[in-house]
Amino acid sequence: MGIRTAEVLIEARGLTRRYGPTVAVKELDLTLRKGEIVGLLGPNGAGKSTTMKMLTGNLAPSAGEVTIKGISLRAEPKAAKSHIGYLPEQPPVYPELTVDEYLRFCANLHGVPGKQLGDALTSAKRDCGLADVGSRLVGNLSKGYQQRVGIAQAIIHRPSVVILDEPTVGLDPIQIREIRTLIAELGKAHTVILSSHILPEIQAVCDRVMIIARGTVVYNEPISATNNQSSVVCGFRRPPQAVHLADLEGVDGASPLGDGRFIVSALKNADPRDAIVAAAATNDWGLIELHAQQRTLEEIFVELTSTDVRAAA
Ligand SMILES: Nc1ncnc2c1ncn2[C@@H]1O[C@H](COP(=O)(O)OP(=O)(O)OP(=O)(O)O)[C@@H](O)[C@H]1O
Repeated sequence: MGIRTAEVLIEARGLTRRYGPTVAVKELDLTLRKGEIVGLLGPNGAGKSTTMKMLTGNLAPSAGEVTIKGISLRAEPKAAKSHIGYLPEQPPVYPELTVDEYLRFCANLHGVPGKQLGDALTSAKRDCGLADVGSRLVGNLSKGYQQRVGIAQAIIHRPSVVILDEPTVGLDPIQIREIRTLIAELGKAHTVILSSHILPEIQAVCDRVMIIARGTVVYNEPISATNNQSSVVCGFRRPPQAVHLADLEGVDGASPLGDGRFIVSALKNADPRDAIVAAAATNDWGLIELHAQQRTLEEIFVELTSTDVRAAA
């Protein structure tokens, strides 16, 4: 079964969060399917942490709805949250506990039954490379190992989805590599969402990238589609819905750029320009811009997140 038809684990619709006059997240839609490792990429302040707090039920949205495995987070928070493991940006550290004591405490919080506690502890430690440090005090571990403990507490109750907020921030380059390897391993058994403002991090571990800028999703594509993918930028006087472009022949996906413009990613070896011209004529979309381009994810990221570039466009 392909990812596109796999079970939907998280569905968010119209998620919005205001802090006083600031709109941190605005009408954000997100679908996460089983088996994916999705990266939320965005500059500082884009709304990644706020989004993750809402997806994990740690922050109430001002508007919008989240369901986890079809369970409404608002109506049945406890049942919905049981399917989620969360590593917040500032992990709760209990330096005076040993790794085993801390993980046992977290397992209890998540309602892991006493009989399964031993197994849960052993497998979380094994998966996170902590098998040898169970009796060490958390406070005495290196930052990289403390982060492993943070990830272990997120998977101790074997959730369907693991949500990691900036999991490599503050680590040295070797620790960063180790944590990335660990996340890639986790992704074999879990579905993962992680946030980062570091592009290579997303490219190294994720199979889909969602770029967030100013609280909304501005790009949402498989990483494979962004590796020197050819894409087409087009603009219309009477723009269609992105989904209508996405359905055209030779098109893999379409994301709005604002002002009636879209970036349309082409399927491998396809050139969707003819189909776009034909559809624009048939549907009277008023085609005013159309050009193909080879772009790296970095170029896409810079274009979509830079206010100055967009304002100039
Ligand atoms: N508790 C709060 N009160 C007021 N404003 C907030 C609060 N939390 C976040 N914001 C604002 O909401 C916006 C989004 O913040 P958020 O932390 O979600 O972004 P982020 O993408 O995670 O960035 P970072 O990587 O810097 O954490 C920012 O403008 C931020 O200043």
